[in-house]
Amino acid sequence: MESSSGNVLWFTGLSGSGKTTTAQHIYKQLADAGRPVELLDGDEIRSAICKGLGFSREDRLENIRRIAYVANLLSKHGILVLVSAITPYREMRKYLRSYITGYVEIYVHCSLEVCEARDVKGLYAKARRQEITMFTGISDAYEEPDQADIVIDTEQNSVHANVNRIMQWINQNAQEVDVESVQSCVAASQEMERVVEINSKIGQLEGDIR
Ligand SMILES: Nc1ncnc2c1ncn2[C@@H]1O[C@H](COP(=O)(O)OS(=O)(=O)O)[C@@H](OP(=O)(O)O)[C@H]1O
Ligand SMILES: Nc1ncnc2c1ncn2[C@@H]1O[C@H](COP(=O)(O)OP(=O)(O)O)[C@@H](O)[C@H]1O
Repeated sequence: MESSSGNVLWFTGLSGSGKTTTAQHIYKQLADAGRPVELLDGDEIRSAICKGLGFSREDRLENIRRIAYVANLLSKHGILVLVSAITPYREMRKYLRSYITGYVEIYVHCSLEVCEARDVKGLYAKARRQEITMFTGISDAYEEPDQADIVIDTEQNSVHANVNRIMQWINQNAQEVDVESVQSCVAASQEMERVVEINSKIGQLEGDIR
């Protein structure tokens, strides 16, 4: 039942650069317009299918590989996928470009100074106090993208301006979708959510028994 492939818009950037904020706005606009769209957020995925993975180079690579697998699957069925994940290494992004059909890299540019001043989750302060190790930009590398398809600047431009720019790209370039196969895929993803929920309950029960 494979249909024409959709696009995967992959937001890469430092923690606090504005990946999630921007992607959420795009998601809302597309969903409100009735377009099949899914948002995979690094933070949320880490507490679901990437539970147990840390921030070593190896774990980050595995995290990105798993997100890429799901994104590619959804995209193959015509869903426009938005991914928000730091994706700090060139090696990862090279892999994504070759692995994902319809991969579009969006570099969410914001200086480390401004991200640190925003410190949305208080993680930069913890990283400076060395309570968190291997923190991107402080004690682990963020290798700047040199092949991004779209670069947005969240220091110079408003959320609104950046969202408009990406929406314009989507309206001009995004792949058309086959609604029937999307409906089947939505049903499959609901089923997958149920399986994840059941797995988590089994895990809790096993914990209670021990
Ligand atoms: N050591 C370290 N380095 C970077 N980030 C850290 C770290 N520890 C926890 N966090 C929180 O985890 C979020 C990043 O997860 P990602 O899956 O996007 O990271 S990666 O792409 O695998 O590098 C990231 O979320 P965002 O702030 O939304 O980017 C942080 O909240
Ligand atoms: N132009 C902008 N674009 C996106 N976020 C912005 C902008 N200006 C300020 N912010 C703020 O910066 C923070 C970005 O946080 P978040 O979207 O969670 O980043 P990330 O997902 O990259 O970690 C939010 O508090 C947001 O309100």
